[in-house]
Amino acid sequence: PIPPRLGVETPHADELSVLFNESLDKWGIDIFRVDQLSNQHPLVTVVFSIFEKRDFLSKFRIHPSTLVNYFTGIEEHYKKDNPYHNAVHAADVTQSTHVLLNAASLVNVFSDLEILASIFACAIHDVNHPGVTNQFLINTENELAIMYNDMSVLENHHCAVAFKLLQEPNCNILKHLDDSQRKQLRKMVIDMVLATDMSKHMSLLADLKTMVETKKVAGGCLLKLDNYSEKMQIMQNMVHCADLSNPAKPLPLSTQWVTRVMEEFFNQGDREKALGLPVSPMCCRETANIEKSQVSFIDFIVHPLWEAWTELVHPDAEHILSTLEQNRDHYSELSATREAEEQQ
Ligand SMILES: COc1ccc(/C=N/OC[C@H](O)CN2C[C@@H](C)O[C@@H](C)C2)cc1OC1CCCC1
Ligand SMILES: [Mg+2]
Ligand SMILES: [Zn+2]
Repeated sequence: PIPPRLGVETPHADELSVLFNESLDKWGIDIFRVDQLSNQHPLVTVVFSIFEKRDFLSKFRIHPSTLVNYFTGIEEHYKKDNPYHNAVHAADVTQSTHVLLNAASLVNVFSDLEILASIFACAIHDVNHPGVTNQFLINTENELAIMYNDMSVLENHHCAVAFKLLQEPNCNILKHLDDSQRKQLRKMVIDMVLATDMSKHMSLLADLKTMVETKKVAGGCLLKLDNYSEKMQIMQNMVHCADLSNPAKPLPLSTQWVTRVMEEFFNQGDREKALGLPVSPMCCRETANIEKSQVSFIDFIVHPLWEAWTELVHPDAEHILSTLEQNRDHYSELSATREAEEQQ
């Protein structure tokens, strides 16, 4: 059976293909609308459309139904009742990276295999996420923390689940890659997914800034990447940028992500309270200051990262950085008004 156009059965196929024709390559596509129009299969349809647009089905000899089978399996392993870490987030990060890869200064930097690895890594990067943080799994001695010895517990799990699913019948999208390509792709995907562990953020960013500085000083073309490690640093930061891109999206999208992530954090806080554990930062629904938390998240984590990325791919990400700065000021003003109201 040939799979449906766009990879999913939906009564809104025409509307969805119009949306993709207009915005699949654009920063700020309404991914929540993609979720609705795709009959709640946002990941399958985003991956299918990106693979078609990049001609990956023929380049890597992937049968359409194998692609649909595998990413339907992946999508089913994203927990639907996670407010944040669900298949819509995976689709969002995947489509965001697809856009970042199209930056003029990144043209001809990555091979097809490296691009395939990046898109694949995004699609699977949070698969089977339990809706709680690494710290929670460690504190509760969850079987996953025992399995992975408290080291990047979630990120190791996401990788393992994704590669195990490849072995299901009619799911091996890598079947027609040669052994060397498959080994390279597996290593690149693991390197990128493990780098989405937030505890790696500071070192990842420090290395990116060093590379940008040394490349600039050398006067050479910023993106002449000499070896695997330099190229992988760029790919890791690209996926990490996409993973932390919510505050850099148009405000109507960004606010929906804030609501979702706070609900997930508050659910964790409720569970910590019930277990008599200390409640994690920003996870207490009684005391959290949502706008203030977003301002510090942007000031200390998201803006420094996007500033470095914007310099690396100058001038292709300027509009993203300015959206981030506008959104930051919006949350800051909101937080000030809320504080003033609370004073009265
Ligand atoms: C749209 O807003 C967000 C979008 C993504 C994320 C992703 N966070 O990292 C995922 C992991 O859970 C790691 N965190 C656990 C948390 C308890 O501590 C963090 C320092 C690390 C956070 C967002 O806002 C957050 C920060 C400020 C208000 C809530
Ligand atoms: Mg993650
Ligand atoms: Zn993520």
